[in-house]
Amino acid sequence: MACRAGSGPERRTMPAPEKAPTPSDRPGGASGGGVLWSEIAASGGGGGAAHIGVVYGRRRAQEASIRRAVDTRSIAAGENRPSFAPSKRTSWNRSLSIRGRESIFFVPGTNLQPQQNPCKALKRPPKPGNRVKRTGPPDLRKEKAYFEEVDASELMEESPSPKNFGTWARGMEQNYIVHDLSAILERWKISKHAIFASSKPLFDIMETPLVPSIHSYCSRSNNILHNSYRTPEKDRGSAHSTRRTIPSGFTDNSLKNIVSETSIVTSFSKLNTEESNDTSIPSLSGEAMTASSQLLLVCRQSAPITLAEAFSTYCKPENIVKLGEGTFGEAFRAGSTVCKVVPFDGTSLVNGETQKKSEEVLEEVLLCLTLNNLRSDRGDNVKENSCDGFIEAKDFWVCQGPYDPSLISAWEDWDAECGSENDHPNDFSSEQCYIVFVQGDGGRDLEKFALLDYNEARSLLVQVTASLAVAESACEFEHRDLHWGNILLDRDEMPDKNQTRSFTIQGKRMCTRTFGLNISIIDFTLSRINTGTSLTFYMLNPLGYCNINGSYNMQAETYRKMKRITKDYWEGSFPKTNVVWLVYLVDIVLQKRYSTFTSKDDRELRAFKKRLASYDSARDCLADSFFSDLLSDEDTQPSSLLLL
Ligand SMILES: Nc1ncnc2c1ncn2[C@@H]1O[C@H](COP(=O)(O)OP(=O)(O)OP(=O)(O)O)[C@@H](O)[C@H]1O
Repeated sequence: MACRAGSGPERRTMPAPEKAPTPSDRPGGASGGGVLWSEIAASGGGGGAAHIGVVYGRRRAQEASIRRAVDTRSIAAGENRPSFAPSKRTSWNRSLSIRGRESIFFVPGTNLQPQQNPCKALKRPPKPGNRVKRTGPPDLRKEKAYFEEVDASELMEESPSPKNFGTWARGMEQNYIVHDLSAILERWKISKHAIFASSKPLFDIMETPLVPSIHSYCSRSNNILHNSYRTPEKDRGSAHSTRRTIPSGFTDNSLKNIVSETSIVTSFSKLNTEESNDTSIPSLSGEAMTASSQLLLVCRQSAPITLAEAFSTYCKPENIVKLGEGTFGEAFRAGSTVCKVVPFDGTSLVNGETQKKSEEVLEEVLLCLTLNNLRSDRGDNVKENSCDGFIEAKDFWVCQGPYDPSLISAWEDWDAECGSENDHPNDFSSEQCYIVFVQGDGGRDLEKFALLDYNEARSLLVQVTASLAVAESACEFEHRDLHWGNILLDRDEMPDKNQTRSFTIQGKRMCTRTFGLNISIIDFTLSRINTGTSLTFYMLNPLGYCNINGSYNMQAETYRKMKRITKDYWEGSFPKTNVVWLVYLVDIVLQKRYSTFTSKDDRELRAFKKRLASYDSARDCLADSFFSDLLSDEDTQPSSLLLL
């Protein structure tokens, strides 16, 4: 039975303006074109939004100041989604401009598999018959007891008194950080329930979009405190005070008390107290605070730290190098890690986009942790499903303050060399919050990576397919945004044609030939995942696409296909969305026209692409004959038959 904290997709349709941005070009072939969302809907996308909006338009340096002025005006005018300024990015190696990550939690005993496919008859998900209906606040005593028990043990694990504050000793020893994902999810679930229970019948909650009041975020950025930052340690010594964050709230169901009693979120507590006096946002003002405090909990911090403090964990400031950029984040190499810095919760536009909310960030963190659990190097028992094809999440930091000069300098170096399409980070205020995703270094993204030969192309395809197939099996994973900026490749120094990479799918241990190439999938902003107790997905109701040159565009076509497949029921399980991204990937490989490809290679790829159209999941694709000599089971026998 689904206890919904989310909403039907059509409720999230955004009204938007009607004009397209000025076309502009961007080198890079496939990612150089686009279409308006209205065109997508008109072309059979099904159930599309009637409104369209402008999202991308290349920012030129000289335009930036004008745009900033426009942005400032629109914010001052109270518009919090002014994504309609004519100057935005055009790059198609970016995510769509969209808003609305959702999570839905299920009560124990819910049978989640398979997800009901509503497309046969419905635009909206059916209402499960066994859904709990209540007219009063739910009894959360059980959850409270559970929480106290889990939290007590979890914090012991997550927050041991480190011998060496300010370093990452514990993480390095184990080579990874242990998170009790189920406890985190449970806590998030409880807080969502608690927030709504304080003001709304549960039945309403299930029927009501979980959209925190925009006002809460507006007022928030004005009110974030200038609390004194702590040292970069994860302040485990004081973590016990966080123990009561959620449970204390249950004693009297008062979110206000949760906040004021809790010392964990000094920078957010004032905000919330002030918000709680704002009668215009009585019931939802706690949502942002709760997400923020939970984000800190997951990051094992008692308060945000500065970006400089976070980065100092990995390298000296002068050694920070910018690696790449996306709509939401800037990626920097710091020591052996890559740190992606994503601003959130502020009111200023970043790169033409409304900033992510702490709730969205928290759910993305949970998604990363879920995928991390698939990794074979987690040190636990043999798993039913495992693979290393998703980027390793090493840590997360909540930061606050202006962009650090060392990052600005790295940003400017990259800009001089590559030409950034993002806003200059000087624009951030001293109150800006950021989440830093600390990840393994996955190498270069496919857009910038030159495959050497056909074997490398096959290696790329089989690894991506296998990773998607494993995650599909483990947690109904759909990436939903697997463009060439989101696949990283790393070539071994001494490539060996016999190199392999292991994975396990539904208990079957297998390996792929890599030809010395290792892929990592990144950026789960739009991804859908079902952990068994929660469903996290993104409402893919984009405000629009940029029409760069009006021509066919593989990436835009892929979003169109997803829209047709899901019929805007984005919470549903549609593993075919993974297949359409594989088709896109084959197109990219074909389009790159590597000089070493023979016409036979081309023919094989085209035939494979045709067959892909008939598959319903990445797992189906893995059984295709294209991969038969690239896959083997443990005994190194050709394994495609085993999968069929
Ligand atoms: N772990 C990593 N290792 C190496 N490079 C990375 C890593 N993470 C990100 N990058 C680089 O930074 C770029 C942007 O990262 P990412 O796609 O995660 O940002 P984003 O803001 O979420 O992008 P999008 O616009 O697709 O939403 C990538 O295309 C890649 O070049």
